[in-house]
Amino acid sequence: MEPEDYFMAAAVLSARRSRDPSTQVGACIVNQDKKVVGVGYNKMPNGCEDHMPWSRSKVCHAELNAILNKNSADLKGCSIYVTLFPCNECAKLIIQAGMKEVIYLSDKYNTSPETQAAKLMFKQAKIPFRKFLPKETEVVLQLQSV
Ligand SMILES: Nc1nc(=O)n([C@H]2C[C@H](O)[C@@H](COP(=O)(O)O)O2)cc1CO
Ligand SMILES: [Zn+2]
Repeated sequence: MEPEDYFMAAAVLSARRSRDPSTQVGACIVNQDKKVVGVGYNKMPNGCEDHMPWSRSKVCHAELNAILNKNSADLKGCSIYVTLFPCNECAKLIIQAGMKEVIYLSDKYNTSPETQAAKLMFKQAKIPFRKFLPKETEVVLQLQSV
């Protein structure tokens, strides 16, 4: 499997864990040695899952969780693979963490102010973003031993 397909597949698989009924988002952070150093998906803050109805404003975004889950000292020079283009809040985190590029699958909220602001910030911070172009468009997982 191509490394980039693997990284985006890891983001897609992570998104499967999200309990958001409408939009499941995944993120996978990769360092300059092509090692995965953090993954995450959108979820309620820990311990708050059962106490509130699903509410967009209270959710921790996939990118935030991937950053907080990091298993390296810092994220300088890392790439982030995301299944949905980052919002303005996550763009700030990505910029401040010193990441070098953003690779996204979907840009379905392209016209929203949050996405527009994120793109503006990435441009100003000179962090390139590009749409992911898979080598393989489908990954089949078999979880049963034969
Ligand atoms: N980049 C993102 N990462 C995320 O984790 N999210 C999360 C927040 C919500 O849980 C959900 C969006 O819900 P909706 O607006 O499509 O019903 O995805 C959203 C975006 C979009 O900016
Ligand atoms: Zn966000």
